[in-house]
Amino acid sequence: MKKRVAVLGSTGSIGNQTLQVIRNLRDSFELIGLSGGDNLELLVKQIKEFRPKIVSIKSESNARKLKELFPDIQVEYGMEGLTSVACHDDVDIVVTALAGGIGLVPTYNAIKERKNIALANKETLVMAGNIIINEAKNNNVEILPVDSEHSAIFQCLNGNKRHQVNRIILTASGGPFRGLKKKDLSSVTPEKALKHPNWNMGKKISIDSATLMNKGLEVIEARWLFDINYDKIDVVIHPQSIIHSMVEFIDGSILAQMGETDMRVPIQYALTYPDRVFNTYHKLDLSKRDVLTFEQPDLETFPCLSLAYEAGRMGGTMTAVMNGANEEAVRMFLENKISFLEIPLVIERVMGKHILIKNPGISDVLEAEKWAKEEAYKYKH
Ligand SMILES: NC(=O)C1=CN([C@@H]2O[C@H](COP(=O)(O)OP(=O)(O)OC[C@H]3O[C@@H](n4cnc5c(N)ncnc54)[C@H](OP(=O)(O)O)[C@@H]3O)[C@@H](O)[C@H]2O)C=CC1
Ligand SMILES: CC(=O)[C@@H](O)[C@H](O)COP(=O)(O)O
Ligand SMILES: [Mn+2]
Repeated sequence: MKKRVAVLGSTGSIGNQTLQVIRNLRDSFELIGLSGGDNLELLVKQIKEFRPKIVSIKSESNARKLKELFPDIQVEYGMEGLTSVACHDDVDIVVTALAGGIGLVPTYNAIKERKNIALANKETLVMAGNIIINEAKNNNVEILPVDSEHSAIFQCLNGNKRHQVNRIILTASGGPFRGLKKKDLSSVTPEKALKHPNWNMGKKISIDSATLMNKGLEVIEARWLFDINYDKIDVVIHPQSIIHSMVEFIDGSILAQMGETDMRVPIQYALTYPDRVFNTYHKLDLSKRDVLTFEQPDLETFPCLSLAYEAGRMGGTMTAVMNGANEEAVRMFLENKISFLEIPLVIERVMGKHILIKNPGISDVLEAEKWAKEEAYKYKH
């Protein structure tokens, strides 16, 4: 029987690559739902190719245009539209490929409707990891990692006993500014920050990689996905991004998962799990890779990683606050309103003002995120 898929954020980097995977495995998957933000043209192309049952787009005006073009397809818009796509009766698994905190609510609602989740939107777990994981357990829902590091860890853990894990080692490329110091970074432009050395990704995650916040978000994502303490999650810089992450066991053995920098591989694994399926994607040839290197992260130059550990250890609403402040700071940096070095300053200031709620519900989390964005905005206004 075909697995029935909805893709939230189908017009983005992960969304597009998900559709490539599905296109290559048409006998195994049926596409039920798609969603886009501002890119109406691409969404129209995707609808023509895949003929989904339901689509959603960000604005009501674009939804009206889609309704005219596709009268036989259910068209929705806004946050409710995202939830309708994720929760459609015919959907078995939802690929969450939205960028940022907007991914939380539709993912939470999909879990309540017992949809399995192929999770790319790490911000969901950063904001509300405890709530999401408990809700998934209560509803017997699988959360399958798409993020390359977490897919690697998931694969390394497979067949091993959790209590025999000593630590998780997340690899980080170091981003486009690896090796530089604060004095070199005061006037870097968004264009330079967007140039990731190894991966071609959306804007928000590309800036997060440049500040090392992406790795901070991934530390928190790993804490919840693998139910492991922050003390047992390490980060190592591996500039080649060939080893996607590692797990060290109590006997000192380290298992690593390797591959080319191609997100279609972890996307495919999340969708076909527990099976592995043949594909024609370019395979890693280690004889053509002369060096794999490792170094410690430079926390003085890139303090976002430490801020994420701090927020994670504080728990409660602090991670949602950190995430909201970061999202707003990244937006202001991309609009040339603040400098690259101000991104961690904004986040630190907002975290410092927050009054923590220790055991938040979903509405506390959303309120904390909203507050954090407003506080971050005040930094320059
Ligand atoms: N790209 C990658 O290789 C990786 C990404 N991830 C994670 O996956 C997630 C997606 O990243 P990525 O694909 O790079 O991001 P992109 O920016 O490329 O794509 C984001 C998607 O979300 C849609 N979107 C954005 N805002 C809204 C909104 N308000 N309402 C409805 N839709 C919206 C966009 O629509 P539109 O474009 O039409 O405006 C687009 O489809 C992130 O959480 C990221 O951290 C994790 C590992 C690797
Ligand atoms: C492809 C992927 O999973 C990204 O999260 C990637 O890892 C970002 O690279 P950094 O290691 O530079 O954050
Ligand atoms: Mn990653």
